Amino acid sequence: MSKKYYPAAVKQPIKQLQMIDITKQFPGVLANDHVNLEVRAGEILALLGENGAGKSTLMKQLYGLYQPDSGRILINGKECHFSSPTDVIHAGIGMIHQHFMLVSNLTVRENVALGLKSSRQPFLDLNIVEKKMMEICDTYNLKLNPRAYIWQLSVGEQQRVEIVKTLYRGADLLILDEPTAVLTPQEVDEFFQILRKMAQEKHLIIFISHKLHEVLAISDRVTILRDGRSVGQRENKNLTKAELAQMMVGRPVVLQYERAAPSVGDVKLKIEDVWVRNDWGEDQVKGVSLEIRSGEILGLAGVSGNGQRELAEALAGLRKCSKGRIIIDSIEMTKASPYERILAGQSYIPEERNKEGIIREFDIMENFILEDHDKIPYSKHWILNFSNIAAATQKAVDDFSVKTPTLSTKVKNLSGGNVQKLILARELNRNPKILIAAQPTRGVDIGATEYIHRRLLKQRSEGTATLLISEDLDEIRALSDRIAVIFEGRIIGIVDGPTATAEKLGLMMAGVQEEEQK
Ligand SMILES: Nc1ncnc2c1ncn2[C@@H]1O[C@H](COP(=O)(O)OP(=O)(O)OP(=O)(O)O)[C@@H](O)[C@H]1O
Repeated sequence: MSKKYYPAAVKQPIKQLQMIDITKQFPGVLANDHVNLEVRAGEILALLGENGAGKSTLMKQLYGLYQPDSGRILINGKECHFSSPTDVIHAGIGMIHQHFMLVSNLTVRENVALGLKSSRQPFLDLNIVEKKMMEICDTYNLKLNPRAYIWQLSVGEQQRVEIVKTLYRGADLLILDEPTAVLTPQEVDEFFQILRKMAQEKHLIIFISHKLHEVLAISDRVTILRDGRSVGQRENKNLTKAELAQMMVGRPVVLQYERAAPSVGDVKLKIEDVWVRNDWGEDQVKGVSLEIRSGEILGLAGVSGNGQRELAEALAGLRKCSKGRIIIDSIEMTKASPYERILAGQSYIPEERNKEGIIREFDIMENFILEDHDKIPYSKHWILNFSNIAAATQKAVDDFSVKTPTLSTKVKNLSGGNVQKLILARELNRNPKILIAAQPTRGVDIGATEYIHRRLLKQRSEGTATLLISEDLDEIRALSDRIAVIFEGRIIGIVDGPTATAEKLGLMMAGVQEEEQK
């Protein structure tokens, strides 16, 4: 029987959270198997694990979205049962999701006020909200203009609004799910200062991340899940990336790659003065020109929202170009459909994998042969060959370590990182001449990232021309032969990949040209 935790009026500050022996079973998957986790006031706990290890499932039980099959959740030593996120918010727990839940045409203070109730007056006084909000901002050094509209803010500022919203509602414990995925290196530094300040103010923080250097930089302790079980609780003292990776994956992971010098050939993809509009009809890509040769990886670095998505969608044929030309293998394909581009040898790994890359109600095999179902070996004379489909899908699932109970599991039941691995497996399986890869390892664990990077380098050595769009500077620097930086829809510079530093790229991503940095 679920009962509510203490009402807001008598809420006690959280000093300790314990999750003890938590078990959660889904059909065919034991997502959490007697998992233990503890975090105390003033502490930053990193929760690590491969894709599908059970991190989100564990946090969803803490946040009242799922009920554990067995096990206990204790706050300050007292057992509690949460039946909804409202109970959880009242208890002082807040969650900052990867995708912000803000209304873009409202102001910052209006967003903070959304859903709040006034205790005395019929209407909430926005000036009172603003005053309290600014007190929170001062305490945690959060720089925000309360009257600015959300659409005017950078991604980092929007994240600050989410943090203020959560603190405003009295959260002592904050769950942060891959919070740095969308930030520039400079924004990550600022964000870490905010986290440290929150820890100093005796908040409890659970930080989920696949980026090991960040985990080492920010956490006090690390809890590691593997295959649904807790395999380690370690103080962050003398820990190394290699140890963490080994604990997560269960084998040593190579974190640096040898890259042969590129052996470039003809231009495979030519982008000539391309202009693309966003969903509101404004120019978002403003005259981009790039050339990518066979055997070359061109990295496109930039803070999200600077035109990368629109450019990638235009290249995939999902969005019209308002001006300019796209030439694939010397043939103009500016107006070609997505399918015509696939036939021309182009593969596309989309950034929004749940919207563009996959049909969530279809199973793994069906998704694996999407767009290729009418081709040999999957079908002949319009008759599907199920054993060939199953064999090819099984190989891809094994190669990319897609964690799934069966090949006929619906994709909506896979963890986020496993969906991404499946799309990559499908797109690389075509052996493309041109690959547009948008954020290929975002949300993907270290073991799979290693595999994906090796596959991208293998494709490169086999002559694929790759446009690698990524906000992860380590990834861009590790893989790219040249790096173009996009800022406000324009390419502000192209630099040599192997010698580019994170600082130089970070500044260019903030709009400072290479010459101005000297
Ligand atoms: N609603 C569901 N129905 C069936 N299976 C599920 C459901 N939610 C999660 N699973 C399965 O439970 C396992 C754990 O998934 P979970 O999302 O917790 O992993 P994760 O560690 O958060 O992974 P990622 O890093 O990819 O986000 C996976 O095998 C997943 O396929």
